[in-house]
Amino acid sequence: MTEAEFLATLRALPLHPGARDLRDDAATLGELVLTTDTLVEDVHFLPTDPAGDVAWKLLAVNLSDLAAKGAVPEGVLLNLPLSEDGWDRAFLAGLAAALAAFGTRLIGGDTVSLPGGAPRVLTCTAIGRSARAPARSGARPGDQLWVTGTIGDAGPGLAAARGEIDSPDLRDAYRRPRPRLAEGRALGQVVTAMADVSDGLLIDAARMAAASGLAVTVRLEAVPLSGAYMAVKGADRAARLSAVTAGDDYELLFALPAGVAPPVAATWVGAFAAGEGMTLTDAGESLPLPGRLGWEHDGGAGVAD
Ligand SMILES: Nc1ncnc2c1ncn2[C@@H]1O[C@H](COP(=O)(O)OP(=O)(O)OP(=O)(O)O)[C@@H](O)[C@H]1O
Ligand SMILES: Cc1ncc(C[n+]2csc(CCOP(=O)(O)O)c2C)c(N)n1
Ligand SMILES: [Mg+2]
Ligand SMILES: [Mg+2]
Ligand SMILES: [Mg+2]
Repeated sequence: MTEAEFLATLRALPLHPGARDLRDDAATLGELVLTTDTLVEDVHFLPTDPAGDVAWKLLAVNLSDLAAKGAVPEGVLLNLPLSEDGWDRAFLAGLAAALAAFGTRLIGGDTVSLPGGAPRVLTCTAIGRSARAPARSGARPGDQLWVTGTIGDAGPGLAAARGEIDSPDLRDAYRRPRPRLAEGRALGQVVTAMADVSDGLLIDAARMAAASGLAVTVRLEAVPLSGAYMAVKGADRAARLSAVTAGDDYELLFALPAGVAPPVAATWVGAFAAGEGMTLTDAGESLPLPGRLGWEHDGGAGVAD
């Protein structure tokens, strides 16, 4: 079963009104914003990644969802396995540093053991506060699509973490993403819709459009690429398609009415219109959509369904 099929079935279960129909980055309970994300060894990080960086990424991917709702972090709950002493100690040191860097605190959690040889699985639940938590579903026809920062670094960053290419900048983008908390708080006041980019710019823009009941056009030539990315991959059409489908960006993707300038540094990458589906253009030319728009989990790996 695919992730999308699984979520569609979950939507038929009794849903809390704060669940936002399971189509958002986070749930809301009054001003509280609640989100949870898991990192799995060999799916989300490498066994060779430093344990302190895994702690950083665990917090960062969760706080990124709070950022997308314009929230100030209140604290985190952590569900963690004990593994090897050295790894666990380095993880705890990295965790202390990440909590301090992100200005947040522990609320609680749970600690378990793993069967021998099992991959590590680490879960964080982050809680924040936001007076106005923008939804993925709020875009209006005519709104423009914007993104913070640059897109695509974590794709070749994984190759760098594997030692296949030499780029400390790209490797760090993969291991130590920076949640856009300050930008999210400023944007939360003005955007019509917002999400973070975890699975890929195309798939996350398509989800925003679908949740909003709209069509979206993405302008490939406008997608911002980093110097480190272009040094390794170039900036041609293939490089751009790779960047917008790689995922692990943790930048903010948001909608604003035409003519409204974002209050933070961001790049205009597309627009919403009445209708449905995604159109991809490159300098005015319409392109066929790539076979995959981004990352989707699948239960097919060796397990019959
Ligand atoms: N197993 C599950 N049980 C209940 N709700 C789920 C489950 N998996 C996902 N959801 C819900 O589905 C929606 C989309 O989740 P998703 O994980 O795609 O968002 P995200 O965390 O922003 O993205 P990513 O996981 O790629 O960072 C959210 O409302 C989330 O709470
Ligand atoms: C070892 C390794 N292989 C591949 C990837 C790429 N990747 C895995 S999950 C995901 C989407 C975000 O996760 P989720 O949707 O679960 O929040 C992406 C882009 C990686 N990070 N590490
Ligand atoms: Mg998200
Ligand atoms: Mg998630
Ligand atoms: Mg995902």
